[in-house]
Amino acid sequence: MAHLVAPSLLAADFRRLDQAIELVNTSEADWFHLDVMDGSFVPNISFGQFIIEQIAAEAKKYVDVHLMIDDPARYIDSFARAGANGITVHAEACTHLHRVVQMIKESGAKAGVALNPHTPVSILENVIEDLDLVLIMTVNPGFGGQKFIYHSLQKVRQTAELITVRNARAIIEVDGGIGLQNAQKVLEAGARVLVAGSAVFGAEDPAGVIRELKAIAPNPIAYV
Ligand SMILES: O=C(CO)[C@@H](O)[C@H](O)COP(=O)(O)O
Repeated sequence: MAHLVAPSLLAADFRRLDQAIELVNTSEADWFHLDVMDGSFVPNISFGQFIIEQIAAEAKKYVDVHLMIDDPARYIDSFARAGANGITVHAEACTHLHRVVQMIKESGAKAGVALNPHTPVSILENVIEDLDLVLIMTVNPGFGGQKFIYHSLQKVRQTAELITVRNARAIIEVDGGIGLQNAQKVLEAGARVLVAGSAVFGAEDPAGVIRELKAIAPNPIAYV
């Protein structure tokens, strides 16, 4: 199955948000990736459902919302109403992860769970069958432009194994420090969705980088 590219608008020029939206709509990109940060779960504050509603109104592609917020259960319905097609919460931010996953599904959005770099994949063992997506953070969340944590490759492999063993349908997304230099490796480890912020919006030719990311042909037997 072909992989997907999800530019992270966190790295876009917000004075020209219309151009960033147009880029995702008209390029080979597959998804909008929208990072919500609350200044508590992560040190930064980004944007919330009001901005997402404006973006979603213009989006012609899947809107993938990554909630880096404490106790996300409080906001699932409002992000779904704002136009999120998929909502991903952090396992570390949910006391009742199973319940939050059910809330996402009831809202009509696809359900994802994200894991910080230090969080073991085993935390997903009792929810994996309910998930549409597992987001493996390949940097510590909160900032764009950080260096890819190499150890994440092993976590992507472990997640792929858990999904296979359980015959689950979840796909794996990777986020943080992803670009042309490591995309092939993460895809070969089992990732299906590449989130890329600075690699896309920091490039002279963002549409060209998206095209190159889409053109990567992972070796299917690289990970056995
Ligand atoms: O969630 C996050 C950061 O917490 C990411 O989505 C970043 O926005 C990715 O940015 P790059 O590392 O690709 O610049």
